[in-house]
Amino acid sequence: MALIQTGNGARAMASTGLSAQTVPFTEIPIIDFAPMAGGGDAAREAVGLAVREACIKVGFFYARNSGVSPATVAETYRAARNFFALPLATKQAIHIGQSTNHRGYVPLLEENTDPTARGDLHEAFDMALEVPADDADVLAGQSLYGPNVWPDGPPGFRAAMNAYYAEIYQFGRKIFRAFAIALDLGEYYFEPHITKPTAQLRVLHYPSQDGPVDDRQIGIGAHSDYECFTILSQEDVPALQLLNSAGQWVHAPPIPDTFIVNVGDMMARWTNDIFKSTVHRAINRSGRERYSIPFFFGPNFTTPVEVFPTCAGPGNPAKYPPTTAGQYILSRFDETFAYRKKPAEPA
Ligand SMILES: O=C(O)CCC(=O)C(=O)O
Ligand SMILES: [Fe+2]
Repeated sequence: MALIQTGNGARAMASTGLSAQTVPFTEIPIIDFAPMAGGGDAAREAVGLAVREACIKVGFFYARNSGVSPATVAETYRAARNFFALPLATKQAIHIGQSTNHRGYVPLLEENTDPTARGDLHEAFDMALEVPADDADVLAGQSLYGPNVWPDGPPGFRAAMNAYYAEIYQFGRKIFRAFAIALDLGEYYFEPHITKPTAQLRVLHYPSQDGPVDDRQIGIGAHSDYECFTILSQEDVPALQLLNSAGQWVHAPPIPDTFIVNVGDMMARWTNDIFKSTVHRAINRSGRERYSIPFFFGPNFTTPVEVFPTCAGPGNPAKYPPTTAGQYILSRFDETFAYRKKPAEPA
């Protein structure tokens, strides 16, 4: 510790050179999205400012008044529970490795979000925008597009997932409008880029890890998300933790009637890291099964992702080369999913 002398005595200072530190967050803000549906200009602007502050300081916020019907959410949990309870063979029949467009079932331990770990202790079902097989983009090989695949049962699963997708997409559009306000881009900046989104919906099941836990094999290893933002529904079983800039894990417990929204790496790139894609992980030690529903909102496959001019300038050069949404997401899937891993080069 260095000492700085002031007229009011000495002050201790950690020696971190000249770079200022981001204040480590200890709390996650709650933002009311009601104004994004019919609120006045000033109220929507206030939502944008709250989002801006949350994305700069924390990278996560809780959202109230999403417009998503609680009945749709409850029905999706019911369907997810029934799906994961199916025999393994029924789930494996739609294994994601058989899909050309990243749809289907991901068994326990086949994903590894933290490259230093040994696989994530969750199973998942992945779906995304329904695009017909003869669509021009599908035929052109834009491999995040295409038809969904569905399991043989349980009754109501497909309808619940489709209903949830439609509603959460509408909430996501509101969030994009709030982000655009937050970034001073004009409220509808993102609208043309989310007409055929690479947005993915998953349901997750985490068994409870009771007794001693190997810290290299937890529900979902430490990671940041890939897309623009994630909208997460967690039921009532706590597990999610966020890493602050002091390297401490902060709990993000379920709060009834909210979603958690967090910035993904694509938005962090777009904003030159002004918005933080905060690292997080999940460990279910509750003694109960845990289910959660993340929706990863990526824009259209061909949307260019290049640092916004408002987020770079003299003394603050763009840190990231331009890419496109689709290429960026695919490159991240390649690192994470066992079925996409390229075989090692022969020695
Ligand atoms: O289930 C959770 O609480 C977190 C899930 C998550 O971080 C993810 O799927 O990227
Ligand atoms: Fe995540």
